[in-house]
Amino acid sequence: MRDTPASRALAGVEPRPGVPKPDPILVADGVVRAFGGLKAVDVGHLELQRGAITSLIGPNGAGKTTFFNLMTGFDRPDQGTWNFDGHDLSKVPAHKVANYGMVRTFQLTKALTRLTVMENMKLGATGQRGEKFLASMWPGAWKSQERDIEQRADELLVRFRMDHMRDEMAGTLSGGQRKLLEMARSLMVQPSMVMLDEPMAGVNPALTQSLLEHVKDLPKFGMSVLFVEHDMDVVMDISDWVVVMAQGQIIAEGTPEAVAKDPNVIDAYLGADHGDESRFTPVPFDGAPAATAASGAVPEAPVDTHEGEQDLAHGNGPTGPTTGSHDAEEQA
Ligand SMILES: Nc1ncnc2c1ncn2[C@@H]1O[C@H](COP(=O)(O)OP(=O)(O)OP(=O)(O)O)[C@@H](O)[C@H]1O
Repeated sequence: MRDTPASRALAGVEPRPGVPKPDPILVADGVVRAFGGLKAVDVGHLELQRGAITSLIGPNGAGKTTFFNLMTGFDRPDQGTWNFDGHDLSKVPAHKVANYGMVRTFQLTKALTRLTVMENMKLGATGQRGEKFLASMWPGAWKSQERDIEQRADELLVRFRMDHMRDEMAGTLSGGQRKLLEMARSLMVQPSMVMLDEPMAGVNPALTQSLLEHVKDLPKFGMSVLFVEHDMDVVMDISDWVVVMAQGQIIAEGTPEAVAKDPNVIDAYLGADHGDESRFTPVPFDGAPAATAASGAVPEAPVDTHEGEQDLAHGNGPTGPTTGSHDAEEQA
């Protein structure tokens, strides 16, 4: 078990779907999203603990990305509400969600390849509270905000060890470096919650560790994290709490250790196993290292596309960069 303030706070929480948390930052109720006859998301009640790294896992098609899209305003539910840090976000559009302190990244990176690393970072800060007001009323204040933004970007680039790439075009970065850039950019609005959709996908092993360390650090900066990940080694290593979805519903929740032993979770994965097509193998329950790669069940993740990349996951994928500036999507 991880030894973090959040894991200690969650240690006594009963491992069952919908269980209340001591200090929730996000509370979702009755969230339903159907595509035709298929209920892609049907979440009765879910609370995410403040300051925790919560992994959202589940077989392919379980509804994880759809749930992310809903929480971050990139899709609308048929029913349901959610409260984020005291605010009802259920009717807030994607480009305003970041103003409330919630940001997300995408399975495929959204770095704007024809802008420099620094320009990408600055775009991450757009949409922040007061920006337009300050610009129109008092240009001096806007300039000083610009300076603050640049300083914050520089600090983040140093923290992510990308400062030497500051003036390079994002298009020249590797897929893994772009994931780092996307994560760094998402932090420009100083969010209280970061939603990461498969941040490790397509990242080479050298950068994976670095990305993981950055994710683990986020709670130290006061952030809560919801994290979709297929690699159970990563999930076991990084999570204070794990939420398991299958067929749109939350079927289990608990510490990584509790979830790994949960028969419902084992059933969900075995039931969803389509042989070689499955990207996922449940963690072995004897404490041995997870058999993901060794089982052959986890094909290499796709490498990020470069020019004009989009979230093509479902055809309706969001097309904007990470935070409140999604109308600035790169044109191919
Ligand atoms: N725009 C859409 N139109 C129709 N069906 C959709 C759409 N988006 C998602 N779905 C369906 O909803 C279900 C949940 O999909 P979703 O991508 O949320 O699952 P997931 O858990 O993120 O899967 P993966 O791990 O493969 O990314 C799937 O059956 C998917 O085919």
